[in-house]
Formats: sequence, C-alpha cells, structure tokens
Amino acid sequence: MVKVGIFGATGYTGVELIRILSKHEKVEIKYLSSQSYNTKAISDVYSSLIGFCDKVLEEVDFQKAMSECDVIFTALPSGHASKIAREAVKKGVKVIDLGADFRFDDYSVYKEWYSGDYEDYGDIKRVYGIPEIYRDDIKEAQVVGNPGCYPTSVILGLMPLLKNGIIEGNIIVDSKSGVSGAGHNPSYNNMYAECNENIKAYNVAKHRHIPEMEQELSKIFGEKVSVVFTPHLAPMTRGILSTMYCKLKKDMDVNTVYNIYTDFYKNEYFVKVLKPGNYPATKNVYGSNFCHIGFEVDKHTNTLIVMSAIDNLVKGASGQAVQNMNIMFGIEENTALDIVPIYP
Ligand SMILES: NC(=O)C1=CN([C@@H]2O[C@H](COP(=O)(O)OP(=O)(O)OC[C@H]3O[C@@H](n4cnc5c(N)ncnc54)[C@H](OP(=O)(O)O)[C@@H]3O)[C@@H](O)[C@H]2O)C=CC1
Ligand SMILES: CC(=O)N[C@@H](CCC(=O)OP(=O)(O)O)C(=O)O
Repeated sequence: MVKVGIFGATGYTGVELIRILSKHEKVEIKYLSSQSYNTKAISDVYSSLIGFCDKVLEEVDFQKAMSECDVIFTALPSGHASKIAREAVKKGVKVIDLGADFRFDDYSVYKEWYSGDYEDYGDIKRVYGIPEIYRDDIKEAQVVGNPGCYPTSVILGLMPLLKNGIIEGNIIVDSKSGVSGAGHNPSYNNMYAECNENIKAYNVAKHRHIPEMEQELSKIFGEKVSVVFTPHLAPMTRGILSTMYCKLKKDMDVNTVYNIYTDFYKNEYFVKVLKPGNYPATKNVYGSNFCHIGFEVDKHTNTLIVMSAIDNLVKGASGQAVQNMNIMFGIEENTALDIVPIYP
C-alpha cells in the first residue's frame, strides 16, 4: 500500500483528493493536515466523506508526515511546497504539489508572477505533471509540479495542432471557470450575489497561468508560442471551458482535424475527442478526470476554433495529481479515476 499524506486537506482540492483516494485500492491515507480544524475528523468538516474517510485532521507537521508517508500532496497556496521538497527528496518521500512552486523550468518566472515567500528549489529534479506529455519522466520523478487548471485545458486542447505544426504560434484563449477554482476561502468576488446570474472577466491579459501555458506550448511547438488569455468566472461550481482561436497555416477541413486529434490521443484514456459537430460542455466531464475536446473550422477567416472542457478540481487538479501518483508508483494509471461523469 502507498502511504499518503495531504497538506491542506480541508481545501477544495484537498477534499477532492480524499474523495478519490478513499476509493483507491492501493492507498492508505495516513496523514491529513489542517491549521483551522485539527483534532476534528475530516468527515465532521465535510459530511460527504462520512464512512469513506473519518480520519482526524492533524496540525501541520512536515517531519511527522515525512516519517509516516511515501508521498505527500501539497494542496496548499503556492509557496509552501518548495520549502519542504528538498528534505522530502533526501528522505525518499515523493512530493506532488498542486500549487505553482514546481511548474516552471526557470524559477525566475515563478518569482515574477507569484507573490510571497518562496524558496529556490535549485537542483531538485522536478517534472511538470501532465502525463499526456511527460509520462516517462513522471515515472522517475521525486517531485511533480501539478499543472494549473486553465493550462491543463489549454495544453491538452492545442497539443496535437502544435506538435503537427499546422497552426501559427499566436493563439487567443478565452476560458470560463466555475467558482470552486478560487478555493474555499471567502472573498468579495466569490460571494453568491456577485457570481450568481453573472459572468465576468478577471485578470485580463495578466493572469499568472499565461507563462505556464507559454512555457509548455512553446516546448511542444519548438518555437515561441504567445497566448492572449482572458479568464472568466462563470456561475457554476465546477468546470472549465476553454475556447482557443488558432490561425491555420493552410486550408484544412474539420474531418482532417478530427483525424489528427484522434490519432494523437488514441492511447490516452482521459482525453476524449468529440466527433465533428459535437462541442464540449463542462457538464459532460463533471466530477471526472476526462478532458473533452471539440473543434470547428471557420473557413471565412481560416481560423480553427478548439474547445476543451475539464472539471477544474479533477483533471484540473486532484484527479491529475492522483494520475501522477499512480504513474510514480507503477500503479495502473486510471486506478480510482475511472469515474463516469455525473449528468445532468
Ligand atoms: N481550486 C482549484 O480548482 C485549483 C487549485 N489549484 C491550486 O491548489 C492549491 C490548493 O487550492 P484549493 O484547494 O482550491 O485552495 P483552498 O483555499 O480551498 O484550500 C487551501 C487549504 O490550505 C490550508 N492553508 C491555507 N494557508 C495555509 C498555510 N499558510 N499553511 C498551511 N495550510 C494552509 C487551508 O486549510 P486549513 O485552514 O484547514 O489549514 C486551506 O483550506 C492552490 O495552490 C491552488 O492554486 C490548482 C488547480 C486547480
Ligand atoms: C476561478 C479562479 O479564481 N481560478 C483560479 C485558478 C487557481 C489556480 O489554479 O491557480 P494556481 O496557479 O495558484 O494553481 C485563479 O484564476 O486564480
């Protein structure tokens, strides 16, 4: 059994990790941390977990977690994981960080876009945790930087096009996210009266997921990709729908594009390519680790419009983190993740 610890267990991604891992046949949840609710059982904080995980929350104690666990998930605000990873690596404990600490090849990019305290991870070998790109590296990894939710939807949506060099490297991305993307800490923007029956753009042209997308898309393309990105908060709890506008290098019909995508993703369990004329919807991936991709060719402007839908808390965070854990421990990749989306 793989012994698992979760820091930030009471946050939205933490609870989602517990939901998934409580049904994982090869995992034992050993340690759950909370600053605010320690000494309470997690199922007393989230009744949805009654009978599935009644473990008592403990105060934040990295030494204890490291002595009890084979792998630690840091479901914490960015800036925490980099402080513990070096010691964890020395002790042979693997780290999967849901924050941004380990997502960047160049740490100065993290410093530029993320505020607060941080520790340079220097020579720690880390891998960006998109299995559909880095599966072989993840197998050997000690530290995985789990991708951001928007970048997951965008990278999976664009990868076949960039890999095949059929679009230009200037891409416009428009994304909508459910409110759980902002975590469970209350803020003015996330109040019911602000979100309900409302849709609004935020962090336009300055969202911190831009450098993450550009880093990975440029590596796939082999030259610099630039992204114009507008995220929106949508009146729903979960889900991300990203719509991407790409200039085709030459004329192409939708069936050719479909064949490129289906061939590219033929061995990827969690990526589903929709038939021409079918478009992704967040409801079709709700509660699941799947990414749905669809597209349309606008002949008038020679633009390929790609749409990609994920559940931000599953493929966009905790599901992908468990997928990475499975790969790191040689467990079948879809273990505990083979969940049919909830519909409607
Ligand atoms: N929500 C999403 O869709 C996604 C989130 N992420 C990333 O995952 C991470 C967690 O996000 P999410 O679960 O949404 O966030 P939440 O705000 O819901 O949860 C974070 C939890 O961390 C604990 N915490 C906060 N500050 C500290 C601290 N200084 N030291 C120790 N524990 C602390 C809190 O729990 P307590 O008070 O009980 O200790 C809190 O519940 C973030 O880095 C986020 O950016 C990534 C992809 C998607
Ligand atoms: C709706 C909403 O607020 N979403 C969050 C996405 C959180 C996230 O994934 O950000 P990290 O890079 O810190 O992991 C945001 O836009 O900041």
